[in-house]
Amino acid sequence: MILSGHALSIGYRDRVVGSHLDVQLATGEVLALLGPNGGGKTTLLKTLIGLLPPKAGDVRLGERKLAGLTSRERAKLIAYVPQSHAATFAFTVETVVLMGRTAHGGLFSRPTSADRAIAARMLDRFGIAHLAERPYTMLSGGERQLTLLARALAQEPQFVVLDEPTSSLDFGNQGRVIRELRSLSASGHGVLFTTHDPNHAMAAASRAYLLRNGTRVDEGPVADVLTLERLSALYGASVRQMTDAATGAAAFLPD
Ligand SMILES: Nc1ncnc2c1ncn2[C@@H]1O[C@H](COP(=O)(O)OP(=O)(O)OP(=O)(O)O)[C@@H](O)[C@H]1O
Repeated sequence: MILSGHALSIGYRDRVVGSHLDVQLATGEVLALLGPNGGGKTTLLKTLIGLLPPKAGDVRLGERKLAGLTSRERAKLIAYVPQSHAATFAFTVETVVLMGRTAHGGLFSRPTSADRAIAARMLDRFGIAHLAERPYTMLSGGERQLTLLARALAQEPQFVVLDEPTSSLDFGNQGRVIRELRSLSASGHGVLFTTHDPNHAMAAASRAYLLRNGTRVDEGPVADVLTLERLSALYGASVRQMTDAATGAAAFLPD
């Protein structure tokens, strides 16, 4: 299946943030979205998952228009991991993860033992089982990020869309999430994520999409698109490249 945006204009009630945007995400691939602050990455993600209506163009899941699906149908197909999550109610971590099961149960139905088993598996997968009974409001930023990832996967979607999934994580957990993104695509999911770190894009993604001021400036295999020249141009900044003598693998640093 393909999640696609066609000739999209994106933005808010009285503000156009980007236009003429075409995006395609197939199941089984990881697409990284990069670009300067305020360039429209989050707005594009929200449009692709149906949280924001496109101002022009349309979003489709396979042949069907996203706007024609119920929110329940959408939730079974696409899970979203937002950048930061306002924590108003002190639900436990387990309850937050169980919320990912909502689309699979009846309206107002209680979680089944199968739902609880899936939630427990996801808590284990992200190394946060020990936090299950802790109120979500009493977590660190990184623990919240891992909880939202666990909730998204408990949803058992085909597509996972993540806004800066590694931004609050320590080095070890950054690696854990990068491996998780790769293994999601290996198990047939389509994964789209934003990042400010080109190294994370290279490690996790097969393709990159570069967005600046609401305009697509480049798109293609990470090895072609994430180069010193193109990254310098994208950010309007000087970038340094380190190359591993043994493997030839490249890494980028802001200069
Ligand atoms: N709710 C909103 N209403 C109006 N304008 C908004 C709203 N949210 C964001 N914007 C504006 O839309 C533009 C794009 O914002 P967006 O959050 O999509 O950028 P981004 O690329 O994700 O940025 P960052 O890398 O800083 O997270 C910015 O100019 C921002 O100020």
